[in-house]
Amino acid sequence: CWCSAPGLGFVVFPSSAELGPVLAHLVISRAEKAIASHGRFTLGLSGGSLVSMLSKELLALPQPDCSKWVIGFCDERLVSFDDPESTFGLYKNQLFPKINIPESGILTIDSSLPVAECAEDYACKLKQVFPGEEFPVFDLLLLGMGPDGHTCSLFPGHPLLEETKKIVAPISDSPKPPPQRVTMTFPVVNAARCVAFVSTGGSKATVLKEVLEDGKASPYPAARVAPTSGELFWLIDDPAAAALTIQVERPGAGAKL
Ligand SMILES: O=C1O[C@H](COP(=O)(O)O)[C@@H](O)[C@H](O)[C@H]1O
Repeated sequence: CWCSAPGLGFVVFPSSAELGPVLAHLVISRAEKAIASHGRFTLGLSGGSLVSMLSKELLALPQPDCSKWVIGFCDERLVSFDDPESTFGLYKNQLFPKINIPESGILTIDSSLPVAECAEDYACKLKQVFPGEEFPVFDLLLLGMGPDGHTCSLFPGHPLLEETKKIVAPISDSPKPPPQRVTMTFPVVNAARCVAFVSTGGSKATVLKEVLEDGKASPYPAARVAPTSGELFWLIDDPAAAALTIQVERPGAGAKL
């Protein structure tokens, strides 16, 4: 591994074209590791720009055996699955039917429920899949960060940032549409064995500098992601990294995490 600090990496690529394959290899390598150690791979997906990049890059690799994969959503918008804002809907169009993951391995929200019940129902689904764990421990969570520093559906200044008990929370006043969503909380995010942020594009540059260089002193939700005992990677492209002054890794072609 070319990372200087084991388990923590700020990794910068010229563009999404170089970042994408490394992301896909990270997913496959953590899947192999998880299945070898405890018989299944639990993966939490985010929406936004991640969907098309991850779908394209995973499908470009030799087909993994996904029969032991369990996929959840780090956050989800409360809209029907055929709405273009539905994160599950997007993965259903772009990825899921093309990999051999059983339908029972995909943990979706019930979008017909009111938002508070939807969050409870989704929390119950997670608890069934992670019995006996106070907070589910995912093998890998893939996160995005908005230009306002939000991650999952945890927005700057929102009371949900302080949630310590629930594993999934409802939000009905999301500043980014659609307003009704459900989201994993920080205790779940920070319990994961590995968290990887994917952050691309110049609109993220200013906030990314504050998140990575000021850490917890920064007001941005993304800065609160610090897995208790897991790995944390930031996969960034050059436009997003433009303002950074900290030391970053710039891997060559074919690098793997
Ligand atoms: O609304 C959302 O935004 C974030 C960030 O999306 P991006 O397009 O700026 O990468 C995403 O991670 C989250 O899942 C989504 O609901």
